[in-house]
Amino acid sequence: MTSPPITLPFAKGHGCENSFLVLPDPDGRLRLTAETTRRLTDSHTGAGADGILRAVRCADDPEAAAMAGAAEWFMDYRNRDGSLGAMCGNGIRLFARFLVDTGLCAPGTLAIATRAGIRRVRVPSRCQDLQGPVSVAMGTPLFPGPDHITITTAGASRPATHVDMGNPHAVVFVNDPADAGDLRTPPTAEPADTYPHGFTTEFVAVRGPGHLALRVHERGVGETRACGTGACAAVAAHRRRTGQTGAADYHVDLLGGRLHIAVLPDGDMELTGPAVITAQGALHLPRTA
Ligand SMILES: N[C@@H](CCC[C@H](N)C(=O)O)C(=O)O
Repeated sequence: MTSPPITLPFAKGHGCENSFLVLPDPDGRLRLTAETTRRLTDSHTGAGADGILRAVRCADDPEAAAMAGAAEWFMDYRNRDGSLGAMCGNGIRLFARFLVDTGLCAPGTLAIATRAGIRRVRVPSRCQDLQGPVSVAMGTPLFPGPDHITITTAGASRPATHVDMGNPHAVVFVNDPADAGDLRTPPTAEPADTYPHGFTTEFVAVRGPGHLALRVHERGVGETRACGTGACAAVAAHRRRTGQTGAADYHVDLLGGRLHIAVLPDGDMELTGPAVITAQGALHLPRTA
């Protein structure tokens, strides 16, 4: 006799076509392994996505319990390969849209806990059609160095800037994002110890004042249609390279659409873009998974 499968409620959605499965787990009962993550995010064995956002109350997750006084919900982010991630600019916007549209939170500004700390996300209203722009305060970019990094991909080596947006990025400037070539093989970095836990790479072209375009290779995923922390890292590296300071607005074009980044007078960045719920239902997992 075979056991019935485990049934998990889920939503699927995207931010600029960077896609995620949202798994509501309010009381922290779900044990999500790397293997289960890979199975669920694979389009053949699951619903397919770039990553998973498990929605658990901070008070009910040992990893986030210390943040329970400041945030109700913890975004437990998992990359498609099963690795844990700290921050996800598109994911956290979809996460907040999910909490608001399913009635778990009221519209307005939500404090959400992540492995990179607490982020404030603004969801202006509940949307009848489960979509609409969402903004997140991303904090101030850091430049951990070293000053000279080389990124090699598809046989070409180029200088890069190390930017920390709560997760590690290498920003490479190119004439056109297409110059990055085939991104099926992960880029490599020199010095090799720059990124002990891996990195996400942005290939960025300057299109005009306040206007960038990029392609991205994400740590733990591969090439994706968009990356929110990556778009912020690109703006940060561009401002550093050109000596820009003070408040300014930018838009960044990605394969999946456009993200807006406002740099505030204190240097903090606010990221805005679409957050769209595309499906809701139940996922089935064999008991052995
Ligand atoms: N797509 C995300 C970033 C997700 C995490 C990344 N893959 C990592 O491992 O740091 C975004 O929109 O920021």
